[in-house]
Amino acid sequence: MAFSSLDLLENEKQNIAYENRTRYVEIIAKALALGCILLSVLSLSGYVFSAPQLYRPIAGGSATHPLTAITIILIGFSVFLEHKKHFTILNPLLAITALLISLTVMSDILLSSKLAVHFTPFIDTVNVELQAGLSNSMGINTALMMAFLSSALLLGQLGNVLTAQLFAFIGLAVPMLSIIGYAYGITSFFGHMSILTTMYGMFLGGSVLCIHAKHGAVHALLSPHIGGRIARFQVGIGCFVPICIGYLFIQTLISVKLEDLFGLYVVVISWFIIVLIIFSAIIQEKIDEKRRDAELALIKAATYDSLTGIANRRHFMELAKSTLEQSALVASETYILMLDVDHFKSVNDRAGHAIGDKVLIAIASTLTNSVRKTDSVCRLGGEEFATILPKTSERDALLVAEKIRTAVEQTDIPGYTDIYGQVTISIGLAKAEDQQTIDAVLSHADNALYQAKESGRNKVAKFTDEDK
Ligand SMILES: Nc1nc2c(ncn2[C@@H]2O[C@H](COP(=O)(O)OP(=O)(O)OP(=O)(O)O)[C@@H](O)[C@H]2O)c(=O)[nH]1
Repeated sequence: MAFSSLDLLENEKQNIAYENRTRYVEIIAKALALGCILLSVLSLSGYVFSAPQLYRPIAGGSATHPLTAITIILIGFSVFLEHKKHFTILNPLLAITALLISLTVMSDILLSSKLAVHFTPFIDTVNVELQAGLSNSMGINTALMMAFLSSALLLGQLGNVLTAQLFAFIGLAVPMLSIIGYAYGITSFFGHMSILTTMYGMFLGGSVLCIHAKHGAVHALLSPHIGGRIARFQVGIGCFVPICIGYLFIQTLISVKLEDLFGLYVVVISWFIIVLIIFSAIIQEKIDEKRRDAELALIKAATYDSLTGIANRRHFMELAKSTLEQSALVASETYILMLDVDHFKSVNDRAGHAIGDKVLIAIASTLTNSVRKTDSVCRLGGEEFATILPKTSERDALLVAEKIRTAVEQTDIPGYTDIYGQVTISIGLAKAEDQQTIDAVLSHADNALYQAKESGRNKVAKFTDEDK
């Protein structure tokens, strides 16, 4: 797989889409908060205009208490004004007020005090309804939810987004429990929380959770990359399936023994977790495969010459270094050949750069086919090549060099040799002496190559002691 500029463009596009996605989610969070404010105002107007159906949608069921509606409005406004520079003081004030109301209600419930009645609007209506045996109070679950949501807002405003999102998530658990209670018919799960407050709680919790979508857990969840994709899949399935399973169990509870049901529940849940993990692994593997291919393409680009496909200078130097080290260990002779195409400039000038490239590809191929598999071949750059011949005597090295020279001379390159005649190369040969660095051997081979060029080109020249 080639790693092209198209991939970069795709990556850039994904990042822009990611950025837009988080912005839209923050806008949706504000819209949800605004919806909660409007609906809570509507509930409060039920108290003003004596229209109980506006705060108690199910006749005889639980009502949205005036303090609940006010707390929702405060939290809703705080979410709505988030990220607006001019409300940096008002914003935390709204959240603090909501928190104080929630804590007062909680302490009233836990300590049996009556502090909240002093600032509860429409208290007379509430009292009349309570005396008539109707449910109208801010329950401990609602107060707890509001306390978590307002704290989440404050934490977010203080810059601790991850903890803020954790608090919002815990706050959201309350209306979720309430919904399950309503769906399964378990009264203790929703207590005094009306269906209306449950709905407000879900929307409000969602909006508090998502108001910092550019950061933290929500940001990670929205990611178009592997982590986000798997997380979204798991969250979606992880919510939906257990709720369905739970519902089915509740339905069969009457007809099956409890311990049988429990065993079945364990089996189904573990089966579900296994399926979830397997699907996640499949998605992860698919995406990781692309990453591995890209990594491989990068490694190839760093070690191989993109035109001819043989090793590049950097990779050759590494290969040659380790060959020299091994040769020193087994005390065998090693030779280096340096090859340069003759008058290559005129190849380009006469036939054009594209044909020039074709000539280089053909020479690289001829060179590779003329040596052993264990001999490393590389393009040093431009029209210059090199090969290292381990465990080779001087006679054999000269034979190989000659073989390469004649092979190149006889290579047919359609589009060039048929029009302009054969291409030739000059070769410089040098022996790697003990303790010699690869740079030193290459420099000797280069010296010999110069001599080959000087003596008329299409020649092989050997570096000798007199050249030192
Ligand atoms: N087509 C093509 N040409 C290249 C590439 N890399 C280098 N060249 C050309 O290779 C030519 C090398 O020319 P010179 O260094 O003058 O050597 P030469 O013409 O081969 O002459 P001698 O080596 O003295 O025989 C230059 O014109 C470069 O532009 C390449 O990847 N493709």
